[in-house]
Amino acid sequence: MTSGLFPRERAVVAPGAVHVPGWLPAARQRELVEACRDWARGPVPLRHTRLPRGGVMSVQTVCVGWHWQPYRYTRTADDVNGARVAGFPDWLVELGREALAGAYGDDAAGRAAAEAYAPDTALVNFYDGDAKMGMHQDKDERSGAPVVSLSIGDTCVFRFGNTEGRGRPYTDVELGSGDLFVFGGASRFAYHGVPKVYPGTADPALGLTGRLNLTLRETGLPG
Ligand SMILES: O=C(O)CCC(=O)C(=O)O
Ligand SMILES: [Fe+2]
Repeated sequence: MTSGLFPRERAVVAPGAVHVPGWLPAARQRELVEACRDWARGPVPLRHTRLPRGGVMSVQTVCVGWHWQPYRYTRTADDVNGARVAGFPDWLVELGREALAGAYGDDAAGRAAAEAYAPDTALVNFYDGDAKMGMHQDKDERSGAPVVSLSIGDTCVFRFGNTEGRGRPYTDVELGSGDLFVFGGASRFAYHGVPKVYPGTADPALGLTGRLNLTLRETGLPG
């Protein structure tokens, strides 16, 4: 891992893909951890998502607003317990808009996109032990609106690639606690994944063992 000697700076990783280190203050990280704990208690529990070919994801996931299962969104968690997922709270819409403004807000078009942003689903991923995520596109949404990704807890390697395939060229970015990563525009359908998490790197004051990642998205689905 890189040293903490120099502050990490906002970086445009690819057109439309922006990394803002340390965007979420510690107090709000703790609030978000609590919110994730609540969502993981139900109505739908955290689960290892089953893939159509029989594989099981090492990450554990719970969804808010709409439930994602490979490869569609539904209101009920039909591959888990059939329950309707928790509603998408207004404060999370607001957090998504603030995040977009944080990443894109240095020009008028970016500020307009932030105001118009209306995320209606969040995938909450929990990485413990050796959990990782293979290269994939987020492409089950019918909206081209950006994906807002917030990381809390252990640092990971986030691999951000290209729209053509899983391979190179890609850029490996370390995502630490509080980091924001937004991918939209020309990067909206870029392949990305998490090849490695560094266990035990979270600040103990956070009260979380492992890594949480929230991705906020617009499904583009009606009501
Ligand atoms: O954990 C991450 O940083 C990425 C999560 C992700 O790509 C996803 O949920 O689709
Ligand atoms: Fe993804």
